[in-house]
Amino acid sequence: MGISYEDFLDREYEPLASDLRCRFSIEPAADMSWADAAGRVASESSNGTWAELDVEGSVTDLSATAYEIDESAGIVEVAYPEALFEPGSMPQILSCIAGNIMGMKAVDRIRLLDCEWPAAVVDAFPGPQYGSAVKSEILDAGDRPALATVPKPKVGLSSEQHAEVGYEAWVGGVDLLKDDENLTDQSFNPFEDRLTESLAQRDRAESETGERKSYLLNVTAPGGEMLERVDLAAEHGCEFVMVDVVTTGWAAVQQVRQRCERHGLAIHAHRAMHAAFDRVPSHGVSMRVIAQIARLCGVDHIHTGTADLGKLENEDTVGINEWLRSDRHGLSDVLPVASGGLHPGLVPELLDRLGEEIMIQAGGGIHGHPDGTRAGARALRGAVEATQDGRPLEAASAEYPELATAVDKWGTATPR
Ligand SMILES: O=C(O)[C@H](O)COP(=O)(O)O
Ligand SMILES: [Mg+2]
Repeated sequence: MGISYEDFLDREYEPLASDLRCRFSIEPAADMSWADAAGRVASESSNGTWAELDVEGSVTDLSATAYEIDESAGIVEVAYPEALFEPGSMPQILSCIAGNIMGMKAVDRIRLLDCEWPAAVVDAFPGPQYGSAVKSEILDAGDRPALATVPKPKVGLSSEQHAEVGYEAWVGGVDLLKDDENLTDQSFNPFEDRLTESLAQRDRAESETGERKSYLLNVTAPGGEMLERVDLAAEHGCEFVMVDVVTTGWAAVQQVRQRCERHGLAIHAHRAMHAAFDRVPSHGVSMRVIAQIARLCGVDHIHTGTADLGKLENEDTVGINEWLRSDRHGLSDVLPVASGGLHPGLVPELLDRLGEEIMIQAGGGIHGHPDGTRAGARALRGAVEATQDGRPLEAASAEYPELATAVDKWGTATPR
């Protein structure tokens, strides 16, 4: 029996509940009809190719089906049989739905916009250990946003300086100290020195404030080394680790998730490099899908943007956050992290747009405070308290003069 890419198109097909359904935007190549382009997408991402093939047996049971084409919207929907996928392997799934098709000439542009994950696929993944429960199970954030800061300059401080900044921020009112995405194990700030110094300052800040404080230690590293760093974090008493999930890759994230299960460690996902393929609206993989992948692989929090209030371009932060909280075959939820260019003056608008079930991360918006890190942390904490009490920021300036100073300096402006 011969199959060609036309066999991967069936507008009458009704997807099965067990199918993985993917929504793509495409721009067919000039010499390709929409039908042919849709067939090629389904073919190349499952088990076909450009040439006609002579096949025997049930190999077509693994073929994807392009079942909907909306030319005016530029949308193609493709259904994938669950048997195509290796259970629990995110790399293999992405090699199907976001692999060769991203570069094939049959389309000028293609973007994976959204996935509808069936239980058959989801059940093979662990999902998050804690999710938003970190706020009450590990921290004392309760019903307010969890607050985090990352020392700035992002790299260059010594381990001692890094830990001292952490102490100032913790006693100023943040819950979490975070390593920056490119701080790992460099000569000026060795991993284990930073770990021990920061935890010592954490213990000091906890005893002074009476609040639980924690540290998002960046364990990003080549394979086995990263797992050793997870073990070290656990040995020293960390409650979290941080991973740059895009630069390490999803197989590595899955390994870290397995290791963190053993230690009861929560995972903070930084998404550095995501914009390499989700910023251009007509091509790549959407941040929505990246967030879905991260939830299945089992991160507890992930950066999803600031609803355009910060320094970084964002796509649909509100919609992505809603998905991360939605019920997906029993998966734990994920706590969205708003970060990038935030400062106390932006808190009212940020909470109005994203709600309070988030983590707010501010680096420059704390350490750039005219009166230093501790004042910056107090200003952020005061801005959250005032906003949750329904008071304007000015009304909190008596209790939090540091907040008034921050608002004088930055107002409610969105930085570039
Ligand atoms: O890693 C991050 O989230 C950013 O470095 C935040 O830094 P900023 O608050 O100074 O933009
Ligand atoms: Mg950063």
